[in-house]
Amino acid sequence: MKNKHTAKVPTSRLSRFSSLGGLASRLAGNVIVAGAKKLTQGQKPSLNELMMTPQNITHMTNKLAELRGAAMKVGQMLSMDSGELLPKELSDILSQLRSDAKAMPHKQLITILKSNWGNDWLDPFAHFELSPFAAASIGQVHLATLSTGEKLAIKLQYPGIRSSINSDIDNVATILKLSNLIPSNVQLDQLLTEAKKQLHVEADYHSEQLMLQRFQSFIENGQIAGNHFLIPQVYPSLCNQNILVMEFIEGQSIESVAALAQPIRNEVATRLLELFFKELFCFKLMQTDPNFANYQYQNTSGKLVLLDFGASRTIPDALSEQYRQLMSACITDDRIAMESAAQSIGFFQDSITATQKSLVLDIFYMACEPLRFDGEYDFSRNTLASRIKEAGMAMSMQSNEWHSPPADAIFIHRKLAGLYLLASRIGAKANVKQLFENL
Ligand SMILES: Nc1ncnc2c1ncn2[C@@H]1O[C@H](COP(=O)(O)OP(=O)(O)OP(=O)(O)O)[C@@H](O)[C@H]1O
Repeated sequence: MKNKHTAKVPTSRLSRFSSLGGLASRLAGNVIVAGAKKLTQGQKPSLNELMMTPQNITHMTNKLAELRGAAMKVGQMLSMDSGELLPKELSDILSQLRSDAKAMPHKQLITILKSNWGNDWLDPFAHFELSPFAAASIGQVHLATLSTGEKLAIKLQYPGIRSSINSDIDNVATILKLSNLIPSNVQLDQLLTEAKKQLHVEADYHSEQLMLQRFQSFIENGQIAGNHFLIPQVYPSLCNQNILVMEFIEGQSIESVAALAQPIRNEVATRLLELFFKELFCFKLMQTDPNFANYQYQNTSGKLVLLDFGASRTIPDALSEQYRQLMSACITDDRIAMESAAQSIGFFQDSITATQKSLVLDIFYMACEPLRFDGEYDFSRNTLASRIKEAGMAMSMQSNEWHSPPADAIFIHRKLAGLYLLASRIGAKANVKQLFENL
């Protein structure tokens, strides 16, 4: 099968890279044409204006789509680092990549299945759906049924991903630099290093399997309430670095909870925030990707389905303790203790000015607003997520010297910000103070 919804994933490093030269000359060509047009009309265009023609945006999106996993990861890191500062064109391109995944052609898929499971790969299955039902960032997800009747979700990684991560990320960086879309105060190199590291972790489905099993064990030993949460079981004998075989769990989108009764909305947000605190302070292991697609709500059981443990990170003991101190200090408005906790987390470098320091502390204070509130904090009435973003923007405008906080901290903040956004999207109220105090 080959149609507009399928595309052979280029495996060799050379084929993933060679088309870039073509892109650069095409972009340059369009810039010259558009520039000449404007000049003949008596206008003096800026380079940025010339780069961002619809034609160039299309070319760039197509190139980034070929490097989808790497492009999505760099995009994620960029938006974590600079929040709303990303130019709209770039955010649009990146969100298009998320939704525009192309499936592998059947022939390529079967070759991969054979090379992983052998020629008799189909034997354990009563049925294997060749067309994926969902896209993963560096793979695709298939539905299958075992001969025993168990329904499976099988996440299959695109070929050649692991060996090309570093060069793919460098290629994405080249495209983004060519596009002139990166804000000048973003320290791209540091971010690229982090993106490479994170993508190497996420491209190892065996380590995702181990993370899933660890979270599963939290349910088994009662640390995560099994009457509220569902986490897919894994089938280790069918798993490897390229394939993650899980129990298929039926669920509705988490955003659909917004249409349910208020107590259900509150319960969902409360459980997710409670899980966040447990991850940070008890398990010292956090699933750091709060993408809404990673949470589902199962109408029939009223349970929350947790998916995608590829981005799980171990939280060092010291960091967990420093966050406890920071949050406690924010609750009591103890500025000195806040400063000392933030310092030990690694937020302030020597070059930071007193004004910058104060802005950072203001943001922490703001982010802990729900923890200070007595009773149920109404996320739907509060513009907390956007206020935090605005403050972050104002801060990064202050100086080009602003350095990025440590990676662990960025991931923790991103998770909390994602949960606030989710709570607000589903119109929930939650007694966050009580959750924090009850830990
Ligand atoms: N066990 C499962 N049961 C049902 N659906 C699943 C299961 N696992 C994954 N899916 C579906 O596949 C999608 C992609 O899976 P997953 O989030 O694990 O991939 P990913 O590569 O981490 O994606 P991304 O990085 O884009 O979030 C999920 O959003 C969900 O729709």
